[in-house]
Amino acid sequence: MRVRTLGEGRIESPLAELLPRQGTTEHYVDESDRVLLDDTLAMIGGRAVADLPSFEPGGARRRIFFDPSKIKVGIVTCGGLCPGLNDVIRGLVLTLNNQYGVSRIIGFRNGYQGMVARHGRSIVELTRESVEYINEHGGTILGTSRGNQDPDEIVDCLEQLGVNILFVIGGDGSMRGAIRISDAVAQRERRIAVVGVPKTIDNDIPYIGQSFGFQTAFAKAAESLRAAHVEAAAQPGGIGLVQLMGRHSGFIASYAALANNDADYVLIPEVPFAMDGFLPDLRHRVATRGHALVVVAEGAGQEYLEDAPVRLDASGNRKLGDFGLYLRDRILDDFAAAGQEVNLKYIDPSYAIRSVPANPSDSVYCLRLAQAAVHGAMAGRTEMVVGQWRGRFVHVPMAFAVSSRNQVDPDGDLWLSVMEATGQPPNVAAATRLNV
Ligand SMILES: Nc1ncnc2c1ncn2[C@@H]1O[C@H](COP(=O)(O)OP(=O)(O)O)[C@@H](O)[C@H]1O
Ligand SMILES: O=P(O)(O)OC[C@H]1O[C@](O)(COP(=O)(O)O)[C@@H](O)[C@@H]1O
Repeated sequence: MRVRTLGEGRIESPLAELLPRQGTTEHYVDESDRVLLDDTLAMIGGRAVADLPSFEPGGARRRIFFDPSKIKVGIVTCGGLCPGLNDVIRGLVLTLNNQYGVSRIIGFRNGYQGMVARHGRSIVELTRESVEYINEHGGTILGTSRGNQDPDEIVDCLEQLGVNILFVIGGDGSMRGAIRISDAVAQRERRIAVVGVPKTIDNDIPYIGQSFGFQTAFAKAAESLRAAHVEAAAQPGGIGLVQLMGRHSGFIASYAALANNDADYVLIPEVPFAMDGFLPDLRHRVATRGHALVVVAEGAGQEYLEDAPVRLDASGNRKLGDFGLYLRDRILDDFAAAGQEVNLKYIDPSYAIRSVPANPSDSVYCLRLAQAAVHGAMAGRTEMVVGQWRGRFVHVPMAFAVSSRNQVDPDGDLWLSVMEATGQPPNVAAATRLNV
């Protein structure tokens, strides 16, 4: 699948010497239209290869579109925090500067807001020195924000500052915004590349394998599960109840639970929840085993909160009701009604898991995504995000990246692993457990 290109690569890349003298390797390519999947692989998992998307590979090109000595680059981070944002910023700056010799790099502060005159534009110079140690810190040195901004005002900003490439580090909302910015650029017939690095702590963006920061986040979440388990095991009728982030996708809850292999129930938005099956099963579990650990993704069980007022955040995302707290109260009421002793500890680590610095594995991934983004942008690609597909770094058209949502497949092997590890009845609807 092709992404838009601003024009032909007419300039020899400063990286050309690094590239293999002939042919292609996994990461360095000089044929811009080589597709990733080989037609000779006739079938994968019973599906014809033709049915699967195939993307242009990421990597340095022998010939590039932008002259590194002449261009100016802008970087912006938008949406919620995620471990590794500073690693990506640093990776972009160092690759642009060290590998291509680009010296004019700026960061916009506080998301798209920092690009809009009405809010008072806020810009910082980014240099090798200024980003040297930023990877040691969580958050983003640029700041971030939610809330829609006018794409025309953003393009005014890019034009007035003479920015040739804009890197957007953000989630699906940010990429929708980036598409509108790119459309406005095209309407004005400007040659400004808009390239995204997909950010989502919930791991809900498709075609990037696991999103950067996800491993760090679920490792941190696993610490809360351990604490909840220890607390529950130490008291009669102990229950640990942990609520984790995951608006539409239960990946953090699933992976954190598997990391500890102590959870008795994992409730995620993708799998319908049945309170009537869950409560007696939980009482039985606590009675027979002494304690239980329940892990809830924030988007689970929302159907039980239908009466809660609908609230939206600044970007128009629905703010979810607090199912974890609701579940806590239902459990306490149910145990009281049954005359069964209960000691419930409720933990909601939410922001504590997304504000930490990236672990080394995520740092490597952030750098490689940043490198791929820079190579794509320097080659003149636009309206694309860098992704990972079938183990390779690829260029994914932005529209494609926001066209679907990555979710835990209730019929897939990840969810089966969770069911095996917890022994929870399917949908937590059946009254009898499988393994007690
Ligand atoms: N549907 C949309 N169309 C255009 N821009 C959007 C849209 N949704 C969000 N944005 C822009 O992207 C930014 C971040 O979006 P948000 O949904 O808060 O986070 P995320 O990018 O992490 O999903 C917002 O500040 C807003 O300017
Ligand atoms: O309190 P905030 O900043 O709105 O963030 C809460 C939300 O952010 C998330 O971490 C996801 O944010 P993004 O969509 O920006 O990645 C959700 O899991 C959570 O519901």
